Amino acid sequence: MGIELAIRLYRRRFAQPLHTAHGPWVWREGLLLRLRDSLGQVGYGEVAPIPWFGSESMAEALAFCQAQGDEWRCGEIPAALPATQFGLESAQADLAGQIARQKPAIPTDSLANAAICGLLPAGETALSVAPQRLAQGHQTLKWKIGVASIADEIRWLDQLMVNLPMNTRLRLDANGGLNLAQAEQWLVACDRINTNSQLATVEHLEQPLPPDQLAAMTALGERYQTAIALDESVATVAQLEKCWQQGWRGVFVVKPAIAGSPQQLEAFCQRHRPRLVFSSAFETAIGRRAALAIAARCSPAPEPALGFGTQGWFADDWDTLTPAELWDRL
Ligand SMILES: O=C(O)CCC(=O)C1=CC=C[C@@H](O)[C@@H]1C(=O)O
Ligand SMILES: [Mg+2]
Repeated sequence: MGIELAIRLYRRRFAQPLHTAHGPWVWREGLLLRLRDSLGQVGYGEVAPIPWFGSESMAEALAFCQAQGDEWRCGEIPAALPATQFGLESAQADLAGQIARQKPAIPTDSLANAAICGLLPAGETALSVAPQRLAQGHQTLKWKIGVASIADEIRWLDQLMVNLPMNTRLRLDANGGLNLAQAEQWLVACDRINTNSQLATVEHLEQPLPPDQLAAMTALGERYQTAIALDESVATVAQLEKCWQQGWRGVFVVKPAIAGSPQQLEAFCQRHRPRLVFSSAFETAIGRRAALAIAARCSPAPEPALGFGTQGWFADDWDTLTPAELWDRL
């Protein structure tokens, strides 16, 4: 036997449905992988698809992993399975001890949350949750928009900004749910805030339009001061490269867990040195550890806050477990 492959499915419920322009997200499903060599050494990986972002489905990932039988022969993983590429390549890296040796992307001291973006719930609730995130030490916050009416959300934005310390940075994420007129309304509001020296900063407007409107987003980037970030448009390494080749030089939000091969992702980052923000795919501690290892190697300095403020969003205690404990829990 070469390298033994074991698979465990998981399904975890969000403590509150995560509301985005894609709709409510209630259950997070994924696969945990364990590779074990002839010496009994193990490596863990996670396959955490987000099909509506353009990754493969859970069924496609499971079918590929099950087709390997109980042995991983380090074969070719189709590029159409980016979450599976991440999961298996991360497990191989973990088995080789590469992840444990990686310097952490997040400080391990009390200042950790200053390096992490705190996630706010969509809607007016963000106004009451923001002070809690600030009290936890977050200095960058992220708020999902394109869920309620634009009039309400821009009014809540103004109420939010007047109560944020001036050194706070706010990310707005539309998940591709705006039309061009709405995106311009948002950018006018963001520029109005960002030219007011008495207010905190809107760091970027994330994926204002659907992925097929790159030219329109590029044009918006030339007309407004507030940065625009692509997320759904650049979900995989292939899409990152394509948008770079098509001239995008704004912010690239990278979710390593669904981007594909970590080696190819790192090659893209080293080759182009793009303006990157690393973001969670709401993976478990196993995928998070591998994703943060990539962020530690690729983040530009000074690095923008890591979009990994996703712990505590689930109705379970898994985020307190080590990879081995999590594996045994399933
Ligand atoms: O980026 C972050 O700060 C947290 C992760 C996050 O916002 C997301 C993760 C996965 C899917 C989406 O709901 C959302 C996003 O669009 O960025
Ligand atoms: Mg996003």
